[in-house]
Amino acid sequence: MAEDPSLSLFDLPSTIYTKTTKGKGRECLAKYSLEPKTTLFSVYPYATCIFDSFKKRLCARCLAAHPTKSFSLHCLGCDQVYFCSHDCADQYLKDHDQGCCDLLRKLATLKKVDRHMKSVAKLVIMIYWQRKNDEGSFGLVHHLESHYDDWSMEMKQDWRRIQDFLWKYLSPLGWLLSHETEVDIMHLVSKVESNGFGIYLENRLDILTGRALYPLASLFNHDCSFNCEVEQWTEEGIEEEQVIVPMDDTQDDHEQQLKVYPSVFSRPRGKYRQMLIRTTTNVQPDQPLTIGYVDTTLPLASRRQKLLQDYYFTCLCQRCVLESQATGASKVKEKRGTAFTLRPVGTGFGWAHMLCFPWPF
Ligand SMILES: C[S@@+](CC[C@H](N)C(=O)[O-])C[C@H]1O[C@@H](n2cnc3c(N)ncnc32)[C@H](O)[C@@H]1O
Repeated sequence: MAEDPSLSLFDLPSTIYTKTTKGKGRECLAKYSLEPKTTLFSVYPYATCIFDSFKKRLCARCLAAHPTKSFSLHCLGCDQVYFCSHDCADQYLKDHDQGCCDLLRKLATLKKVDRHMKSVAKLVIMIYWQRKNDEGSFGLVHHLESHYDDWSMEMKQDWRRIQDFLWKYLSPLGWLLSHETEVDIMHLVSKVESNGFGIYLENRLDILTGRALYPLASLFNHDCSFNCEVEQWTEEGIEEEQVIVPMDDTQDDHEQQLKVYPSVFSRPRGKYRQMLIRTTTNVQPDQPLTIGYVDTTLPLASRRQKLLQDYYFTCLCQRCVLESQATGASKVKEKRGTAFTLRPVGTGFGWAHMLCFPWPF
């Protein structure tokens, strides 16, 4: 295995380095011996998108979720981004120009595309928007793995409306580089699908509310006996925001008081969903650092099928290899990318093509 030269320009955390492998692309390895619960790094997302159905409940900037209802502060231009506090609204809206507003509004009303594709397109827009504001930070996103070249003609056709939409509205905005084509956009779409992480409601790992791209975390390969875990920051100090509303002005009775959350918080509480990756066990120097993309308690065939269906690869981890030798199991029969026809409709996004962490086991 050779040390990966493509990432040498990036400031990787002191705990890890990357190499290219034969079958799994690049992988992260430990630079030195690590004890269990060692935090390897903590990062902010490069870009995020909140699903349309949760846009009023999550702050577009700090990603705090309102505990019970909706935030009221929002962009009057597009009505697509909501904020928990004046601080978040002011900071976010500084860069939220007319182009971004128009694009988000047009996407929200785009017909005949399913929610999954729309949400991927939304994150793609947010990535280009981020790049426009800070081009230097795009490098690691550029290096993420895309499976677009492996997509079947049928899949490419499924995505045609999104491709046409993005190309039609991104090009005139001047957000694309002069040499970038429709195919480059679709490579970014594929990168988002294979490398995006889920944003969940606090303590509700079954409720997925959006997607986020953490390029550094996306360098971690999957292993069915993973040695690292991923944790996302959630809200902090939300309880302090509660206000007491007397139910009946004439009574001082405590029973008659109601505690509610305001629709505008006093300050940001979400910390942008910072992500931590930490070891779960002792790791030796030069040992690959891995995470679990799917429920690793599932049997071999189910794990393989899920990884192929949702992440487009056949798992080559040692556990899978040993288990398949022991059972004589052959490769999964499903073709790549069949997830598009198999996925359940209208059941949320838990199935979606992304590293949904923490996975809702
Ligand atoms: C999130 S990326 C991980 C980093 C990736 N190896 C790279 O070079 O950018 C996920 C991709 O890595 C590869 N991969 C990760 N874990 C793997 C495994 N256990 N077996 C085979 N390929 C794996 C697959 O190509 C997958 O689509």
